[in-house]
Amino acid sequence: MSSPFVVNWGVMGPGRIATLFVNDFLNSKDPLRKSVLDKTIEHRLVAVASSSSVDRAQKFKDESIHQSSNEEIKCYGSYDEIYDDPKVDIIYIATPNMTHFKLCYQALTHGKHVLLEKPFTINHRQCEILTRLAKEKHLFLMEAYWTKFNPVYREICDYLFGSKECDIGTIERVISDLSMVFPRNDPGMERIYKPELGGGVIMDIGIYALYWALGFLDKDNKQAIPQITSFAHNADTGVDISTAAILKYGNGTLAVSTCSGIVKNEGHDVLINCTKGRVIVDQASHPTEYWIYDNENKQLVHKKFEFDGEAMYFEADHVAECLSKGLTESPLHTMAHAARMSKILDTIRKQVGNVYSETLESVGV
Ligand SMILES: NC(=O)C1=CN([C@@H]2O[C@H](COP(=O)(O)OP(=O)(O)OC[C@H]3O[C@@H](n4cnc5c(N)ncnc54)[C@H](OP(=O)(O)O)[C@@H]3O)[C@@H](O)[C@H]2O)C=CC1
Ligand SMILES: O=C1OC[C@@H](O)[C@H](O)[C@H]1O
Repeated sequence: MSSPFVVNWGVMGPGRIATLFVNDFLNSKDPLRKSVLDKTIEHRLVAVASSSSVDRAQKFKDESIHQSSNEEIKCYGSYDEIYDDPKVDIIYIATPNMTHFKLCYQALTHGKHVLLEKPFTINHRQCEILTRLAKEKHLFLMEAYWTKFNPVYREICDYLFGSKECDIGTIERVISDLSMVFPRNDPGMERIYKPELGGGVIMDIGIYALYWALGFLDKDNKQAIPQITSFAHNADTGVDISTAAILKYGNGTLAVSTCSGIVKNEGHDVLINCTKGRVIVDQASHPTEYWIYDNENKQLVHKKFEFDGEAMYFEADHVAECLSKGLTESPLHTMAHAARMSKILDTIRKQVGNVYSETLESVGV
């Protein structure tokens, strides 16, 4: 048997999501992880960098990462050091939104592949620059939009775009929501409320609701940019905190995407209306269950998954598979998808008055 393709990960920003992501790809025993189970690929965490102190990186290694041996993980007290670590193949950047552009630019400049947390950048201009840089340097670059690799998302694509049988016609409309309460006094949620960190719910969770619309109404970015009308209630800090956007495509299809940080939605987050039926999904960012009905309300498909962990390992495995094939972009979540989203987010932020400083919007590095 040939040896696995090993991906040596470095992490920048040892916070909440980095903890979930890394433990997921190191530890999940989900039988759906075929390429890990058959040892085609293997993930290793080899370095962690904190911008504030080496102790924070060390604490992440000692207390947050759960695996039998953590010995080979290097800890750094600055981001600069991880760029020069020759063992690191790819850097997972899990820092607040306003740092994404600069840190990703630096990582690519130092010859590292990058998986960059969502939202990819503060604006479309920054997204274009990073995409160009990765191409020039022949490096892998992807926005960490993990939902696209979740089996729920993948199976619905199979039903609606091809390989699985279920004739519910063509897609006409997508209604999607992601809403959860972000307590104003929770220090862990500061990044949502602060414009100086690139806050606002459209950038944080609205992106998930919007990606269902873009992913199903315009899978390959072939449509013209939709007409967009959006409204929001903004927090006292100026960022949007409850937001609704309508997207009207030239081909007659429509999306309504909403998000809120002040109400919780326990209902079904996603509805995809087709000419002969509909698809319903339980949750927009972390789906576990979906249903397909025909127009007579007959249930054609119902599937519920039990994941071993957060289901972020599907994204990590996809990245590893791309790297093993020498790809510089994901075929499923291309940089064109991230670019289209960044344009749409620019428009919505402008319409709802979520205005960031010139420094955040700048392309200086
Ligand atoms: N894919 C997903 O499901 C999720 C994605 N995210 C995305 O991940 C990113 C990080 O979110 P999350 O993990 O919740 O955030 P946290 O605040 O928990 O962690 C962010 C980390 O970034 C580092 N950092 C660097 N510069 C700063 C700064 N100026 N202020 C604060 N922290 C800084 C900190 O580590 P140190 O200073 O030690 O380097 C910190 O631990 C965001 O872009 C968010 O949109 C968030 C949650 C879920
Ligand atoms: O990406 C995310 O998904 C889950 C939310 O809790 C979080 O705020 C957001 O960043």
